[in-house]
Amino acid sequence: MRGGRRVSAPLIAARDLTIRRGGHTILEHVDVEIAAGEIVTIVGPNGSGKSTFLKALIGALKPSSGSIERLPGLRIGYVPQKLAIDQSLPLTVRRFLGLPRRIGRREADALLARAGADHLADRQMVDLSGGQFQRVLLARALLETPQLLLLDEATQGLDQPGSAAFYRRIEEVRSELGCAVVMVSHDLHVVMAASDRVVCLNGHICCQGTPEIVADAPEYRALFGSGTKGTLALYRHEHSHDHDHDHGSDPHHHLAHEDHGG
Ligand SMILES: Nc1ncnc2c1ncn2[C@@H]1O[C@H](COP(=O)(O)OP(=O)(O)OP(=O)(O)O)[C@@H](O)[C@H]1O
Repeated sequence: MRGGRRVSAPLIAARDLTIRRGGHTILEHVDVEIAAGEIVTIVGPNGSGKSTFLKALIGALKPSSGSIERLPGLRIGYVPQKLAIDQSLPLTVRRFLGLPRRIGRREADALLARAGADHLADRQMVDLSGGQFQRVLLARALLETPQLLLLDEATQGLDQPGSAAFYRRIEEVRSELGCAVVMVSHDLHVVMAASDRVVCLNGHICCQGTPEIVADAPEYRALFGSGTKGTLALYRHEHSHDHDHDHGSDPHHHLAHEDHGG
């Protein structure tokens, strides 16, 4: 899917977006378009405005200047950075999924299956592991069959295999629903493998393009160093093994393979 996807009218676009809060410019002159079905990863150092950008896309933050243009009626699913659940509150996964609106057992189970969280329906929310919890949040974000799925550091606290498995699930969701995905992540080497496009943000857009182009860009290297690229190449390789069956003759294939499961 990467690279060759044809772009029609964008689902959502930031046009010359500037956001100021408390006398402080958080984002300045940001132009980003998101097309149907593409996976875009937002990277950038702490405090570079990544969460602010997602909040502006959702409409939770008003632009100080510029605009956010959305396709009329655009359905957005959002997986927040974290969600506090009252430790003393008995709440099963199935009931949690039915909080935004009542849903039937079958619908809840179908959502969980799509998010890779089968068999969790009767578990208590507070008992879930970090990875299970994120999958349940993903299931909830899929409730209205979004055309655009936004994830804000969805794999924070997960180890690298857990993150890789989560991102693989995101790619499957994208294939099944055809939704566009915009995700913020620090797991550069892991998440970039699953991205059609990477936007490197630091208050403004430093650079954007395919993962390869961004990883090579001097602006990106100035922010993150050049060490990431080697890891990225390695992961790209593993990744290809799982999703692309055209690499059978690749001499490095078996050396790099390491399956973390789904
Ligand atoms: N309401 C606000 N008023 C003033 N400053 C704010 C407000 N919200 C965010 N900021 C500041 O804007 C900057 C960007 O914050 P944001 O959370 O978007 O960054 P981020 O790239 O998501 O960071 P991280 O990687 O640490 O999650 C930070 O310096 C933050 O302190």
